[in-house]
Amino acid sequence: LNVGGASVRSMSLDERAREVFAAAVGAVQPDSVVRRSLEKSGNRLRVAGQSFDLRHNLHLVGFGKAVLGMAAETERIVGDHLVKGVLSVPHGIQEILRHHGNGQMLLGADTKIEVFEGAKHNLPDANAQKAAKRICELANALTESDLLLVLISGGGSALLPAPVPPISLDEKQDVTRKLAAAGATIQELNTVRRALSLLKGGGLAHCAYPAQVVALILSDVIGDPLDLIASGPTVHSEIQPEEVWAVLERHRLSATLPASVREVLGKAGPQWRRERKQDEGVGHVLNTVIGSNGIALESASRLAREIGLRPVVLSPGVCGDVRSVAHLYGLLARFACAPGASSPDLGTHILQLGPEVGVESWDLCRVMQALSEGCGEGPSATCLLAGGEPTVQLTGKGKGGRNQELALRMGMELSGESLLQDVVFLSGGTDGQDGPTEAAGAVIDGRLRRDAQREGLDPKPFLANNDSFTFFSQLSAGRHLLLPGLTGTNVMDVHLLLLPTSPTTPSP
Ligand SMILES: Nc1ncnc2c1ncn2[C@@H]1O[C@H](COP(=O)(O)OP(=O)(O)OP(=O)(O)O)[C@@H](O)[C@H]1O
Ligand SMILES: O=C(O)[C@H](O)CO
Repeated sequence: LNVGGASVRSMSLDERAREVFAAAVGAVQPDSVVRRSLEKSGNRLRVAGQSFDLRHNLHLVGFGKAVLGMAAETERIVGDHLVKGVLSVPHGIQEILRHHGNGQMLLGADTKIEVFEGAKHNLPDANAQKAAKRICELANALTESDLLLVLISGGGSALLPAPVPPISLDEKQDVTRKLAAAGATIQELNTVRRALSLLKGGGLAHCAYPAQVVALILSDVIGDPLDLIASGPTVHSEIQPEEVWAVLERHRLSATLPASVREVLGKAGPQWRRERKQDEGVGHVLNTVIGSNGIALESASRLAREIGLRPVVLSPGVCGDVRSVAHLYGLLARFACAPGASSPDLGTHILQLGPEVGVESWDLCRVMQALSEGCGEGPSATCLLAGGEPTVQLTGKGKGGRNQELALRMGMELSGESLLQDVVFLSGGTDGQDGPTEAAGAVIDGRLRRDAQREGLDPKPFLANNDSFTFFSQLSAGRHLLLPGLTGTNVMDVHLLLLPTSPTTPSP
């Protein structure tokens, strides 16, 4: 077998880790997820086991960082059945995609889809509001015989602002920014956004009623919760004012809220919720997740097997502080590489720490079982796959991202134990960008600290200053950085731990 031109046998574990990461990203490219989920045969469109009539009655809207590529592929598939479309996409994205030669992610010259770029710095702005208005108008004009395809991906919340009157865009932006700065989780943030919006929390599906709505969703939230991804514009959610107030109070924002926000929260959401027609059930809406971290891990796992690794999927829901995540992976590496020698406390410690970072006990037990079986004959290494979105507590002023910081912390975890020197770890953002850096993440092995020392670098001060990008740029001329460029998709991060099944003799 040849992968990327190299024979598998001659590939190092570092190279294999990079190939597995590329397979994870490749599986959730906007065009491939749409190709896999939409099937047109004659005048029928099949999606998620359901079939819809195409009679030049198809309309399309989309919002999020990946929907341009999704829309381009949809238009190629449905052809002239598409009547009209409106997209709200990040500022500058068309130019970036053109510049990177990503032609398949761009709309054709004769497209029927109108594109609005907005939401600079991932905050709702006037351009995104204009797009939201157009999307709303398109949906409102639909009839029973129309079909509305809704393309949704991460970043969709900021790209579809429609504040409930009398809330102004500035006021909504202010609340969102303050919540994010206070460290609110995406679940908390979107609980508030839903309550303040005409389109989120099912508002868009309501506008399109009685047309049939089919939403294709590329998930960037752990657990793929339909009501939270891009704040669920096609998922009817009841607003619980107490829940919204609890979030605002937790982040000490309730006392400084604008009067307009108080007024809207006092009425339990926008008027449409209260006047929703009795017959407007959820039957006219089909929501389907077509790309997710779990799907990326499955595909990565298939490639890992093809290139001679033994794949074991841990979880697509890793979250929590990068320090704890690195510690858990360090414990798992020790458990795998010295099974005979590992103390019973190691298993207990793993079971205690896992749930703190979003990994369920049964997944830990299953994985520990698989790791302890992996020490005999067979593939040269086990490839433990996980994904999610850990967090970094920013205390320093350096340049880095959560993936590079996790990789550097893993380097520290693995260094110092000769049995772990051949273990390889990769952490990468599937969007190709880790924090404000040009790298997606980094790949390290258990020799990191020794190599750094040889080059006169000490990782500790870099970690203390959240300066992981500078560290990896200086170490071995940047050889450890993962640099795929912007990928045009986003299903959070992927972590790969490559554990040689028979560790080599420790070098002196
Ligand atoms: N110097 C740094 N070191 C480590 N992490 C950092 C640093 N600067 C920013 N970050 C982290 O980067 C993240 C922001 O970057 P990014 O835009 O890639 O993530 P995001 O907002 O979650 O977007 P997406 O969901 O599109 O990946 C935050 O989690 C932040 O804590
Ligand atoms: O847009 C959003 O709300 C986030 O990216 C989560 O989907």
